[in-house]
Amino acid sequence: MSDKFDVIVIGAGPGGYVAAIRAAQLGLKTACVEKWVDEKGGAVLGGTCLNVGCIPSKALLESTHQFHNAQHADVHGIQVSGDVTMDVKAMVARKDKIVGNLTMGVAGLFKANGVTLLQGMGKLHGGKKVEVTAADGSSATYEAENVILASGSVPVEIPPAPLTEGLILDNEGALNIDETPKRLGVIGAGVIGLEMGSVWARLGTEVTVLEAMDDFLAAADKDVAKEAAKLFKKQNLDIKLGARCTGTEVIGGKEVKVKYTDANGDQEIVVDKLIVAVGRKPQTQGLLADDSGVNLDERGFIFVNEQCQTGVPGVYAIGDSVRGPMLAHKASEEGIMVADIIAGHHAQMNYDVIPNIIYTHPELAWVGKTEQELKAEGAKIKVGKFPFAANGRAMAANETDGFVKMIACEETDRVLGVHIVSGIASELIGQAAIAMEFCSSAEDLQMTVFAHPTVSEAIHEAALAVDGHAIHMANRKKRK
Ligand SMILES: NC(=O)c1ccc[n+]([C@@H]2O[C@H](COP(=O)([O-])OP(=O)(O)OC[C@H]3O[C@@H](n4cnc5c(N)ncnc54)[C@H](O)[C@@H]3O)[C@@H](O)[C@H]2O)c1
Repeated sequence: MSDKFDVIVIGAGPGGYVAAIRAAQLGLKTACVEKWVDEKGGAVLGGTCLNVGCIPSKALLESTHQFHNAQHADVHGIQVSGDVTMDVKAMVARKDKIVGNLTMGVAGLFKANGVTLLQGMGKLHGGKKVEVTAADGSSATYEAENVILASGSVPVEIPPAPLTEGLILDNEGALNIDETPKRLGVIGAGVIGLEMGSVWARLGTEVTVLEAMDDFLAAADKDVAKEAAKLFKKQNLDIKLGARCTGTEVIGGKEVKVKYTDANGDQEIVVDKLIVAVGRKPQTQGLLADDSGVNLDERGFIFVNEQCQTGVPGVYAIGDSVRGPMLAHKASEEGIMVADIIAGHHAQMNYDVIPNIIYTHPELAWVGKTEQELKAEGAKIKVGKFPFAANGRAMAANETDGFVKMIACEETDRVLGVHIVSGIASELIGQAAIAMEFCSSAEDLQMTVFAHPTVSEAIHEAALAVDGHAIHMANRKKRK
């Protein structure tokens, strides 16, 4: 194998593998370095997202949602004789099969596109040389015209709750719990905490979530956070705000005492499993040799500009290891942008229109700015909100919780943010993202024909409501 490439990508997660495929499609001789190996020594492709993140968590969320629906099928007149039961081991095995198929799929795509896979830990040296050290310690050095660093992130660990096999778990361990715990503790009411808490609450586990901040879902629009808090309470997710974990103690090797402080002083709970989900940090350990020339910022992220260029010409960084939201789709889009730039195309990414989704039920999704952010900026805005309780298709689907909230500029009518709580918010938000990418006004959406009966009509109605013209509800606003 020749040791010179046009592009070497370090990391085969959703940032790295997408960048490698795009670069190869554009005719560039491309290699992708991945250190993750399975128990047989085979390369594990797809990174956190495919293996221990987005995909496996969605498999568990889907299985437990189906279980919940089966338990409540009587709303449709369906009678289930006997108890509906869940075989947790079968659920976990199904999840593993989906993950296996997808990671094999990435290997197939590398082959089909002519991407060379280099197995081992990649380290960038000066002169765009990449040293790859295999699991057996052997190493080889390759040269590239361009290097894309896509090393991802790792979970933050906190001293009061050190990971303990089978008891105190990070996101990876949380995905492999193979029997329903009676009591589950979760530290952090963020994305992972809420998603994994939902999985087990649906199976009957008593779930307590400890959140250090006083505000619930501080990054979300306040209307979304308020609605979500109300609905999660009904789902037996006990979310304690202003509750900071101060220590843990494993009792008898089978349960965990979790100590925390809140407004009332020192507290404790005892749980069978504890999931720590307090955020992630960039993974850069061992990635950069002293002479690489690449700098980190004050928070440990690889320092890049808007086009993901580091300070070294021809060296780029993308995904969780650089500034911006830690989201797979953001990483993939950065990968495509960088591959295009390397191939000499004009490319840029719109960081203002990146959808955020929390896959609870209902799902919480938003794109653009919140009402609070816009007001803090002094923007003049108009807001339209439409509830699913007034949408016929949502009623037919027994999915009447939630709403669509649209925010537009008072002066230009441009849509600035869309916030959705819905059983299928993750799918609906794509419509808002497309509209915003094309700089849509609320009027553009008002004049668009939405099919009836669909849940999407709530987007149309929210756009109409921006000007007090919603049809299927009484408008609070004065019509112009
Ligand atoms: N659906 C998705 O898009 C998805 C799913 C999973 C993960 N992710 C990404 O993975 C990353 C990690 O997710 P996450 O849920 O771990 O992080 P997060 O940042 O979403 O939430 C962590 C929460 O933990 C709280 N916290 C921190 N220290 C605490 C302490 N000592 N005691 C109690 N609470 C504490 C924080 O205030 C915060 O609310 C996020 O960046 C997220 O975007 C995304």
